[in-house]
Amino acid sequence: MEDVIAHYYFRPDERTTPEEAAQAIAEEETTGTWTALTTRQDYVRRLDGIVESVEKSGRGYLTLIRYPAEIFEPGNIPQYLSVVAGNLFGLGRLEAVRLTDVEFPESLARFNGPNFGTEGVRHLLGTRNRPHVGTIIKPKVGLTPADTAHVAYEAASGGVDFIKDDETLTNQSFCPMNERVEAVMARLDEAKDETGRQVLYAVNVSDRADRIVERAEEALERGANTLMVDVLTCGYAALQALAEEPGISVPIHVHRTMHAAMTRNPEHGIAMRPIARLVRMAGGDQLHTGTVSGKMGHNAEELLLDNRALTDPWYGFRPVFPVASGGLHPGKVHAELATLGTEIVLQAGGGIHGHPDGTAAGARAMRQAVDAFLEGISASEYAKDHVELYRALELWGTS
Ligand SMILES: O=C(O)[C@H](O)COP(=O)(O)O
Ligand SMILES: [Mg+2]
Repeated sequence: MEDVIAHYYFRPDERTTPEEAAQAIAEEETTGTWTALTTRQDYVRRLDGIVESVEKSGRGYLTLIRYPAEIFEPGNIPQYLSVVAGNLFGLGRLEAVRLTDVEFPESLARFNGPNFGTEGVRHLLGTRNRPHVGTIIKPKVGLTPADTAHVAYEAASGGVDFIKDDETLTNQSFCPMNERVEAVMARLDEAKDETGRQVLYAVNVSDRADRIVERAEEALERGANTLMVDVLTCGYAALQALAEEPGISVPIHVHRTMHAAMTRNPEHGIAMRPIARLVRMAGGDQLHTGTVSGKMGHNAEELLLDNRALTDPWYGFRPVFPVASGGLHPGKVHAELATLGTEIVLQAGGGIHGHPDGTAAGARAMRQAVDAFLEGISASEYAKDHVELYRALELWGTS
C-alpha cells in the first residue's frame, strides 16, 4: 500500500446519492471544492482522492477513500488530520459522517513511536503475565501537594503499580505541579522502602504548545518517573514533542479527555481506532481506550479492535499498553480481564478511594480481585478469606 486509505461511515441527505456523497468527501479533502474549477491545471489530477468502494451498512454506507500519499507531509500529524478528518465533517450533503479507521503507508509512518511501550513499562516495574493496577488520585482537584502525596502513599502501600494525576489537574494554585511532584515522589520512596516495590507516578504536564516540553523537564528535575498528557486537548504534536525530546526518558501515559465529543455518536465523528493509531505513531506508551463494564459508554467488540491497534505488530512500533479506566471497582475486574485479557492497565479512582476502609484497603481489594481472576476463582469466592475484597464487593457488588 502506497497511499492512505480512510474508512468512513456516512449517511447522505435525501438529495444526494451515496456515490455523490463519497465523491464529495474525496474532492473536498483533495483537489476539488463545491463546484468544478475551470482554472484547474491538469497536472494536479494525480492528487485526486479516489472513491474505492461504497457499500450499504445499517442506516448508511461505508466507503473507502484513497488519498495519494503525496498530499501528505511526512511526519506532520496535524496535516494528516486536516486531510482524513478535516472539512468533510461539516459537508451539508452528508447528514452524518464518521472516520472509522485509517491505514497509513510506511512512508507516512516514519515516527519513533513509543519509547517504552508495554514491555518497557513492565521492565521498569518488574512485572510479567499480569495486568497492572493503577489509580487516579481523587478528589481529582482540590487536594494540596501534601495530601496528594498522602493518597499516593496509601495507594502504593496497598499495592498499585501506577498512580496518575487526573485530567483536569495540571499546575493550579491549590496544587502547584513542582511541589506536588516533589511531595509525591518522596512519599513513594517511603512506600518503596517499606514494600520493596517501585510505583510509577504520571504527572499531568498538559499545557500550551510552547511550554509543554519545558513543563515536562521541570517535572523530571523534581523526580517524576512518568508523564501524562491529555492528547486531544493538547494535540498529537504535543505528545510527539514529548516523546521525541532527547532529555525525556520516562514513559508517557496518554489520557483521551474530550474523546467522546468525537467518538460517542456511532454515526458521526472520529472512532477510537484512528486516535489509537495516531497516539502509537506519536509516541504514547499507555493509552486510555475504554472499559467493557465501566461508567462510560462501551462496545466490547470495538474496544477489542481498538486495543489491537495498539498491540498488533505495526511497522516495528512497540506495542502500547491499553488502559481500561472510568467507573471500575474490584467487582468489575473479572469482566474486564475476561474480555480484554491481561496485557492491560486496570485503573480505578472511585473504586479504590471510595473503599469503606480507605485507599490502601481499596488498592489491596483491586489486587485481590486480579489475583482471583488469575487463579481462576470468582471474586466472591476469593473474598471469603480476603477481607478488603469482601468489603469492596459488599459495597459495590460484582456487576
Ligand atoms: O481519568 C480517569 O480515567 C478517571 O478519572 C477514572 O476515575 P474513576 O475510576 O473514579 O471513574
Ligand atoms: Mg479522570
